[in-house]
Order: sequence, then structure tokens, then C-alpha cells
Amino acid sequence: MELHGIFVPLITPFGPDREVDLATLERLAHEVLDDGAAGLVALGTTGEPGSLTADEQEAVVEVAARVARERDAPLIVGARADLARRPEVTAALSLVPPFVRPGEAGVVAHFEALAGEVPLVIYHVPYRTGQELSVAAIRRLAAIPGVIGMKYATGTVDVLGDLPAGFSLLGGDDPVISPMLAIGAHGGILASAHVATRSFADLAAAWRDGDVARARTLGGPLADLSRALFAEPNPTVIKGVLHARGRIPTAAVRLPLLPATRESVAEAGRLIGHHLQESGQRR
Ligand SMILES: O=C(O)C1=N[C@H](C(=O)O)C[C@H](O)C1
Repeated sequence: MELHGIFVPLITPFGPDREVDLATLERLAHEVLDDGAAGLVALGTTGEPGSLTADEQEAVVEVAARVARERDAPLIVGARADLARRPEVTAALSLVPPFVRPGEAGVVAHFEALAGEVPLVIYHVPYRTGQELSVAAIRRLAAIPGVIGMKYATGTVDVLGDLPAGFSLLGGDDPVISPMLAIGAHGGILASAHVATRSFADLAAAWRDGDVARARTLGGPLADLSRALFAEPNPTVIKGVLHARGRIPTAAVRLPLLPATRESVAEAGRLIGHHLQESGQRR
């Protein structure tokens, strides 16, 4: 199974009392699919899963699964492997074991033991986990039956060479998605794509189709936009912007996150407003 295109890791919208707003979550999920997202991610980092109760996590996955079913869209679920055992779930997003730094052999053994019932997309994000992986280790992981892809977020663009057929490389660092797609990534998991989703989807399509001129035209402005959206811890600025644009009822986040500053939200909002106007998009 190959995963292509742009997956949006959904934020978790909160209401005035910081309660999870499931109706808004459902609308957001439909909106990004309407605008060209290839699929959804529930309970990615962007969804603040560590700040949700077990019941809230289940409710979020329930909503995402309903939308995925209705729209026949792929769904990747992070945070809890048990929630990925649903017919609507395409794969579990499974983090390289954080903090422990088990070494490459340990990481490979971990995923060999984990792979089975639910297809896995490995989330490689060394600046969060503390565990680097060489190209050789990534190739060993890609060869494990049941591992169908990797969300690659090293902060840089690395050439990984030929990976097994059916293994999907998905960029996970928003500002460098264009160069990642240029060197062969199949798509991306991008919180930035909550806004200007159509442009991110077009960027992935342009690189896939070899339309380099179009890809270059889109890649620069989208990198600037992503940098502005990540000026403070994710998803604080994105929530600020979505709120300012009337798409979610509050910009609230839960601790340990604090709301983004007015300046960061204003700067990201300015770039987004400009991009949407230029490209004739509504959101
Ligand atoms: O939620 C995710 O999955 C993502 N997490 C990354 C992060 O917060 O560092 C960013 C990426 O856009 C999606």
C-alpha cells in the first residue's frame, strides 16, 4: 500500500472551557479533504494527544474514522496503537522510541516486534526522540513486513536512495517539504496544510508530475508560510491563525503549551492572507 500526497495532522479544537469541540474537528476534516488533502492524521503531535484524556482521544479518532469512511480517505492514527485497530485506519503512526536512545539495532528490533496486525508508519523525528538513524538503519526498517512508510522529520533533506516498493516516504518538516518531494518523497504529513491546503496538494502533484516550474513557484511561498506557522511550538500559531480566520472557535491550547503571541499569529496571518489572495483560495 503506497501513501501519496498531503496528509493533514488535525489539530484538536477546544471550546471556551477548553473542552474538545468534536463538531468543529469534523468540519475541519471535511474542509481539508475538500481542498485536496490526500488523507488525515488523528492524534499526531499537532493534535496535542498528550493533553487529552483517553476518552477524548477515542472521541477524536471516532470522528476522524467517520470522516475517513464517508470520504473513502486514508487515515493514520498516532499516539495510541489500540486506537489504530479500526477498519477505517490505514496505518498507525509509531514514534521511534523517544528518550531511551536504544541505538539503531534496538530501534529495528522494536519495530520488528511491533509490526503485525496494523500497518505502521514510523515517525522519525530525532530532535524530539534523541535517536538518530543512518540510511542503512532506515533501509532495514523499510524492509520489515508491515512497515509501510516513514514520516521523515530530521530537519534536513537527506538522500535515502532506493527504498522498497510499497514503502512511502512522507516529509514531516513543513518548511523543507518541497525539496523532500523533489528528491522523491511520496508526500507529507504537514500541520501547515490546515491552511492553503490546495496549494500544498498542488505542490505534491507538481513534483510527482515533473512540473518543476509549478513546483518552484509554489515551494518558496509555502516554505515561508510554514516557517511563520512554526515560529512558536506547534500547533499554537496554527490554532491562532485558524481562530483568526473563523475556522475554530478559540485558539486555546492545553498546558504545557501556551497560546502563540499576537505578533506570530499576525505575521503568519499576513502571509496566509497574501497567499490565499494570490492563488484565489478561500482558506
Ligand atoms: O502532528 C504531526 O504529525 C506533525 N508534527 C510535526 C511537529 O509538530 O513537529 C509537524 C508536522 O507538520 C506534523
